[in-house]
Amino acid sequence: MSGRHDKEKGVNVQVLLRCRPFSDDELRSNAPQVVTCNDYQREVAVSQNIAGKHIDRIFTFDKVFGPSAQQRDLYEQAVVPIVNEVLEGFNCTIFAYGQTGTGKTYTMEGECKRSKSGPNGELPPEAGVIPRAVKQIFDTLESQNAEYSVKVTFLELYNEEITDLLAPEEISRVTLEEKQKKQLPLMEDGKGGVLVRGLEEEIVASASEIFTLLERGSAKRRTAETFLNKQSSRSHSLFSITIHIKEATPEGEELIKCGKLNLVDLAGSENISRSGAREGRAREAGEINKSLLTLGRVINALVEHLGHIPYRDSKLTRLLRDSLGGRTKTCIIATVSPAVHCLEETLSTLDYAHRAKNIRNKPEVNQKMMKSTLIKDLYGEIERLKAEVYAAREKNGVYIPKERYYQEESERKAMADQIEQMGSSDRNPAEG
Ligand SMILES: Nc1ncnc2c1ncn2[C@@H]1O[C@H](COP(=O)(O)OP(=O)(O)OP(=O)(O)O)[C@@H](O)[C@H]1O
Repeated sequence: MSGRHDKEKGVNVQVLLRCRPFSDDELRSNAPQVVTCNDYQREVAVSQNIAGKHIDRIFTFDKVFGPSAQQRDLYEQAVVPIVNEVLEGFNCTIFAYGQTGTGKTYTMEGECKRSKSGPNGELPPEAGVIPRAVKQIFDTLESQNAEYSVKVTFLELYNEEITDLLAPEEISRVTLEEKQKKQLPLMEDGKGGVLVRGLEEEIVASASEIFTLLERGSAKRRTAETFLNKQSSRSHSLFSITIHIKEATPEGEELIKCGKLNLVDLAGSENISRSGAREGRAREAGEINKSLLTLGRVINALVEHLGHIPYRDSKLTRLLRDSLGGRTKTCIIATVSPAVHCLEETLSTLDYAHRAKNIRNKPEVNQKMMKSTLIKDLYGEIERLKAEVYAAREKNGVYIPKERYYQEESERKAMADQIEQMGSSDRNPAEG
């Protein structure tokens, strides 16, 4: 895979298809099977009866995982190379897209409770992409004896509002009404990207720490579900891991390599496939998922090479702009059910995923930073935050709300910790 080639010509978004096994309910009701996978040929066939005629539609993807494919198979064949690229300094994104109940969360998270891990830290067979990626990242960094730092964020996007799934407990125990106030604003970062103001960035030192955070974040998602009817199927979650690795040039100069992995569990796609026919009524009922609709429009605009790509129309597409036609390497895992009662949605998912194969991104490895420049940037940021906090305290500047004050204090502390970590590794190079 030549870097220069990728940069000039671009690479297509990789699209995988996964079909889950029949559920117990479907087995009990003897639901007829309409989807057949040929993993080897990378093909999926869908049988339809149209006007008494039996018709098979066949779709080809970059990879196909039929009902018998295990979590490990999907990970080893599709995700290991992506995580290796993140460790090489690329930004990569994996989206799970499909109808509710087809296995998006199973694929992305699976069963990843620490209590179920094996004695040597090995993961349970049902662990999904996120815990496996975390394990691969730490195993690789540790085996390379590298000096590194890893930080994660975990957010949920529901009704165009961003909630922090890693926010401290006091914040998560608030009432629903208060929860609505806790939404975090999305802002331009001045470098052509966006940032979520006040999003908790946790610095983590081991895979097990991330598992604890994941459990906390996912539990928060589930708790909210009991309050907000069917929230899980209508909300998107975005788990991001950023890795900084120290490298030394032959001249002894210290450089920092940076890679980022975004793992996205999208809302159930049934919200959009129905919307075409009854958009007006569905919008009134609040059923339309603006982010998911805009994602579809952005994909169409990219595939049809339209001049205007409507990234700015939703938070999801603003957050993930670089993953769609940008410098990030992107993979979409489309999930479907094998049963007849999902036929319409299955065809819609397959059409959508097939179209997305035509998106071309221009992946570029992130530029390595001199360690001294990074530290200088971090100090600059601390000074800026300090000045804001001081102005607020003295009431001679712009007023900032209490919440933001605490957020910024914690951001400042996280940065100071990061600098401290770098400093201590300098003083004692033997420590990893
Ligand atoms: N490949 C698979 N193998 C075994 N079980 C699976 C598989 N995919 C999904 N399941 C099971 O099917 C059920 C629904 O899956 P899941 O909750 O992941 O769907 P989803 O697409 O994330 O739904 P939603 O959009 O509502 O969040 C779960 O009980 C899950 O364990």
